[in-house]
Amino acid sequence: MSIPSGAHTSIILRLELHKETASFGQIATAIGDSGGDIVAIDVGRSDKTTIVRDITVNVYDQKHTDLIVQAVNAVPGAKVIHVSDQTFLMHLGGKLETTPKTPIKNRDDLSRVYTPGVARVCMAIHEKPSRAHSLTIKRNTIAVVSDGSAVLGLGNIGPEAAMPVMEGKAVLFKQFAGVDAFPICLNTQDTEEIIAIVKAIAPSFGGINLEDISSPRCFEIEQRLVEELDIPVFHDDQHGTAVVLLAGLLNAVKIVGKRLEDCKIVVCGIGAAGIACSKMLLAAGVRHIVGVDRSGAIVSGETYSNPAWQWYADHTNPDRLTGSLSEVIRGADVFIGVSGPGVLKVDDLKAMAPDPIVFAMANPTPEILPEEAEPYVRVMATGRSDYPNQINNVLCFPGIFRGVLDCRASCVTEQMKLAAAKAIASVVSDEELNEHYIIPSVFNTAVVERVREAVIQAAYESGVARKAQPTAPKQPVPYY
Ligand SMILES: NC(=O)C1=CN([C@@H]2O[C@H](COP(=O)(O)OP(=O)(O)OC[C@H]3O[C@@H](n4cnc5c(N)ncnc54)[C@H](O)[C@@H]3O)[C@@H](O)[C@H]2O)C=CC1
Ligand SMILES: CC(=O)C(=O)O
Ligand SMILES: [Mg+2]
Repeated sequence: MSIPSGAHTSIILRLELHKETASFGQIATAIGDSGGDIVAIDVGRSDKTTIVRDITVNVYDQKHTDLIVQAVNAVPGAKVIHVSDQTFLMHLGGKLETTPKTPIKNRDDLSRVYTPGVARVCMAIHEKPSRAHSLTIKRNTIAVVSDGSAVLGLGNIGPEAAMPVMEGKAVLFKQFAGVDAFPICLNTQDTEEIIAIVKAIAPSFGGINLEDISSPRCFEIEQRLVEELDIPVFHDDQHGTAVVLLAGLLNAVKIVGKRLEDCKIVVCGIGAAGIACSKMLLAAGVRHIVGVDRSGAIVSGETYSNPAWQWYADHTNPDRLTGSLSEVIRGADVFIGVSGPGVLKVDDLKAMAPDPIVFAMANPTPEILPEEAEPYVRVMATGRSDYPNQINNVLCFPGIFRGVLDCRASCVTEQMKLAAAKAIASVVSDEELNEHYIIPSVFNTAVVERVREAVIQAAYESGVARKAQPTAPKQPVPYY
């Protein structure tokens, strides 16, 4: 039995096999019968009686690993001596390092990079603080700030546990858009403290990417920082997600031959991502949006302690539908999931309108797995890298920040977000568009370039770009 796209990781089993009793065939059978998928085999060392082999196996999770180890150890003459996990190996010592752009080869270099030469540069910035943008890392560097309160769909796991995600975001910024990014995880979940800390560190950065801060605190934190800082502040889980969702949906409705404005859309999980996605859909002209959270549909007339939900109740659900997800999803054209694992059932899909579109975007485990949903839906997307149609904010944030840094925008406007969504959607041509290709791959280099260009143009149109506009109409703005 092979493990297709559902496998999460691969492990390397180091085995000691007694040559006379254990054969490789027996080991392969034990692994295969336990559902492991062997992808590579190496010989570590060999002597007269024993052979040590490293076997790379695709597995689902830790429980699956344990099962395979047990099955291999049950083969007479075989012993698992070490198990390493490729994903953990990639994280050893973290995923980032600092690399100097100006290596110091002699005392002369030293006196320029550091004291005394550096003092003249300091004083130049002191005289005119905007020079920090050209004379320091500020012009190409952003902070990825989290308090660890809503990390992916894992919940409030704290700042240390949030670091691998923030380091990952920083890697993506650099690899896809050349943006330098620092992961900064804060040991506080107090709104005022977070605002004060981000304001205090802002001088070093050209932009702030807020990440995985739970709702409703994320709304006030972002709004206050946008008002109080002169660099772009962008809560990725809200706006990055909403931009990519709209891009995917603009293309998905073309496949099913429906107008976006006419679609009945159910959004599950009315937190940071759910509220921003709904706002973006309203701005795109959608009228029938019903939001559902743990306690059922959000509807006007109810009183909610969360002010964001009060706003939501007043601006969505025009037919005042009430009840659970299973109740309000009847007849819906589109399901947007930004909630948690396994929330959506096959019976819910069967109750949707013909040609359902399902974006199950919760990470790492979606609201329903594609293999379960696909027989009943026309277009299926998740937030994950290991299935087709990855609706993930990674398609947005590198290009958005590349654009705002390059034109020195003071903020990210609605017009810039809409331009980014259309730019992402446009990467998939009408000839290429099909059920399994509604959104470009993150590895498609056209994505960042198109988002960047669209964002810069919209920034000039919105009047928030501070870099002098190039005089020739189509002349590209320099990359750095
Ligand atoms: N694919 C993508 O690009 C993105 C995916 N996400 C995913 O969306 C989910 C939510 O993220 P945030 O909005 O940042 O978190 P959040 O904590 O701000 O909001 C989550 C909301 O979902 C609700 N929820 C949780 N389980 C639910 C259930 N079983 N039924 C109904 N509602 C439920 C919570 O009550 C909360 O209101 C996470 O799984 C996250 O990984 C978030 C951002 C981007
Ligand atoms: C993709 C992302 O930002 C999230 O799941 O939180
Ligand atoms: Mg996130």
